Amino acid sequence: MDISLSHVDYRYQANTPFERLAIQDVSIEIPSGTYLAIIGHTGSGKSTVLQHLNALLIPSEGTVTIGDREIKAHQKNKDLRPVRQRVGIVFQFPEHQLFEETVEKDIIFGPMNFGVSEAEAKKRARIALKQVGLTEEILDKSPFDLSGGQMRRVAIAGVLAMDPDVIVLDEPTAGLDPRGRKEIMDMFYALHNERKLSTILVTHSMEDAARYADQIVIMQQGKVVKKGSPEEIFSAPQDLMQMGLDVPEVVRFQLKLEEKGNIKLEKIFLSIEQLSAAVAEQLRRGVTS
Ligand SMILES: Nc1ncnc2c1ncn2[C@@H]1O[C@H](COP(=O)(O)OP(=O)(O)OP(=O)(O)O)[C@@H](O)[C@H]1O
Repeated sequence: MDISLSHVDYRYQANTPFERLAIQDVSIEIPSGTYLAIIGHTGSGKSTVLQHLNALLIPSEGTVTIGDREIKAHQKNKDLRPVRQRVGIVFQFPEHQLFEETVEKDIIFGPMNFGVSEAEAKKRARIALKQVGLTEEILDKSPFDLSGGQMRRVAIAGVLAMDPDVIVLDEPTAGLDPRGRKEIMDMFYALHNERKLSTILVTHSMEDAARYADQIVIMQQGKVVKKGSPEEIFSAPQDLMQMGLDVPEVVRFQLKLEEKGNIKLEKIFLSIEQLSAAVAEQLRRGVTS
């Protein structure tokens, strides 16, 4: 399912003395099957964009298109439930939303809330549990008897059990240790690859964006200031530095030249020191040796 934002503005508390223009003239295209990362400092508008992707927020100006639904400012946007069902959002610290007595009840809550039968929801719960790397013995346990990492996986399974076409991840690894972070990110990448699940990752980590995404959008003060493939974005690390982005972490990024008729860039991981000015220049010009 394709999603796009076209010239979207969003104002919190519109028409009050507290009105705040959070995003301005944001246009982003997310064709079906894309892995898109949205990066930016705190307050740059990432979460506001994210909430437009499944119509939790309705634009103040502009149009959001989700599959065949157009959601616009100044019109009645009726019955958005089917849209919300197709775009699953994993919010920050999703385990805080666990509340049922057992893992199984927590996972089936979402699908049943959207009208899926109990039998089907239970079937999906088992599939989702496997997808997040947990086994069925856990189904009868209380979510509160699990480790933090397991709780997060259960919460993610609850979103996957909705069988979404698109999954939106808001800092999904916040608070996890490096190993846990990698496991979760690799898991989402596998889902993206195997199920061709469109994935939208909101992150502060340039490294994760470089490693996993096909497309990167950089936001600053409510606006999209740069977008492109990781190769395009990281070919000019100076621009990122000027934006105050954490380049040493960011550009532990790798570029390898691969000969296949024409030469293609492939992501590998190098340190910034290795990304010499000469290579950066070649990449900028699309020239290879
Ligand atoms: N409910 C709200 N009411 C008023 N202003 C808000 C509200 N939510 C966010 N804002 C403001 O909108 C702007 C964009 O916020 P947003 O949460 O989208 O940024 P963000 O990039 O997701 O930040 P973070 O990385 O901290 O999550 C900020 O200036 C923020 O203060």
